[in-house]
Amino acid sequence: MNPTNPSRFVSKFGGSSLAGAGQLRKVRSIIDADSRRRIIVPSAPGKRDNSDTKITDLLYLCHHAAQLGADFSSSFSRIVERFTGLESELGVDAGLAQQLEQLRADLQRGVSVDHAASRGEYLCGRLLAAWLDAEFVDPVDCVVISANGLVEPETWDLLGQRLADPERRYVLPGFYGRDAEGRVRTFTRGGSDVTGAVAARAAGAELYENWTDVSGLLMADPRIVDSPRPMAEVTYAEIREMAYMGASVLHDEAMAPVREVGIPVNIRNTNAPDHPGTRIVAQLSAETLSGTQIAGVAGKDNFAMITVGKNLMNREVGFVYRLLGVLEHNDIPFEHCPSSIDSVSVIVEARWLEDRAEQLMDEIRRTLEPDEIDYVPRIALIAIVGEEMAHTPGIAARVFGALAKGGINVRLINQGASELNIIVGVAAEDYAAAVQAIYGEFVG
Ligand SMILES: Nc1ncnc2c1ncn2[C@@H]1O[C@H](COP(=O)(O)OP(=O)(O)O)[C@@H](O)[C@H]1O
Ligand SMILES: N[C@@H](CC(=O)OP(=O)(O)O)C(=O)O
Repeated sequence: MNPTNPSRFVSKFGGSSLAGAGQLRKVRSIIDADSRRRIIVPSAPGKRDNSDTKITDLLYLCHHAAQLGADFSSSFSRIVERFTGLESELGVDAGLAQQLEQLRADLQRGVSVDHAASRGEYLCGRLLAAWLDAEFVDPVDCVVISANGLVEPETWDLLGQRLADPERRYVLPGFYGRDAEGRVRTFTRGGSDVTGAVAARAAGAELYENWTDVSGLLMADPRIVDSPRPMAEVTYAEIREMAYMGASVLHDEAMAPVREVGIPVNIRNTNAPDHPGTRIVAQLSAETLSGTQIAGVAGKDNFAMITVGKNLMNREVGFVYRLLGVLEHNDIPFEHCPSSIDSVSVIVEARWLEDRAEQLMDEIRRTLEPDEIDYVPRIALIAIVGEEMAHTPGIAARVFGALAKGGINVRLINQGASELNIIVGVAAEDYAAAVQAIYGEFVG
């Protein structure tokens, strides 16, 4: 780690900022506008428009086809066209044609899925380093990822030393590193945000900038609410909660490395670089505290719920333990487990149950002998998030009032002990209307 270097920023650019040559030119002018932007973390080129495909998705397609022994040349030529097109439009020779040939051969000989997926960031990093005349740093040499997908602490020294020169500009591709055996390993999807945070911590950076296509964290998903209000400031805990519950602007695990050492984060808009975006901090300023009751509303409509009812369940020691044991035994992670005296529900991502709900319910019946068991294959969860909710009476009443006014039936309610969020479950078909009703209640 290099904590004595206070004047560098890590600037992560997401796929939307790298989608085409026009976007890359914006990126360059952002980097040139402030000499503190020394450590550049690119994702792979994203979608240029709604009908386009992310490079990372094309790479997964190629790998999948190659594994089946099928022809992957049409997806692969789209990757080649995009990268060589960028090289020629920007007038830079980063040697990508040879690298792409290597990738084709690697796919044919059966490289790992992580290796294949990581090449979008790798090639984009090579391109940017050549174009910006910066030093390319391969994360495979200095970002170590554990078996469960988290950063290994040895990374702080390894990467800190690799990024040590305060005068140099570095390009460190996002999304991947290596595992304990030295093989390429990726984070989960959206993981370049994690790399940015890891680099900021390892380099002792003053600020972690995360450049995307919206002006920071918006109070709701812009695909559901028309022009939601941007947040000037949120806490690490609030954005993690929002991200986990569906605000895809930031990876939900990206806050841990910077939060632990107090490096502030700034989400900015590549398409509106003068907008100050959202600042993510440990504590909200007095101005923010006086202006907001909630940080925002986020949600996802891809959950399923199993509810088990049994008379006098509260007297049966270990009932919930055995219920969760059935999930564990089937390798199914759960998201929430709200309960009342005689019933308990488990909420899991719907994909886990798609083809084995019946089998799981049979096992629950055998293990717990419930009076009732109910399975809802699709349910939406919506989180109303805010540090201040614990100190503000009446927030829950306003949430439920807004949903009632919209004629939306609440299927479950869950509030964590931290009172950082209230979670409500509604039918998947009510999801958008529920988000709009709650946003309308608090923001207007
Ligand atoms: N609450 C929210 N605030 C901001 N963006 C959100 C929110 N919820 C969902 N999004 C979506 O996240 C997108 C940005 O994330 P992403 O596509 O991963 O960007 P990038 O390519 O820059 O990494 C936005 O375009 C927006 O559609
Ligand atoms: N390219 C990877 C990693 C990433 O973080 O991308 P983005 O910054 O475009 O969300 C993905 O698509 O998952």
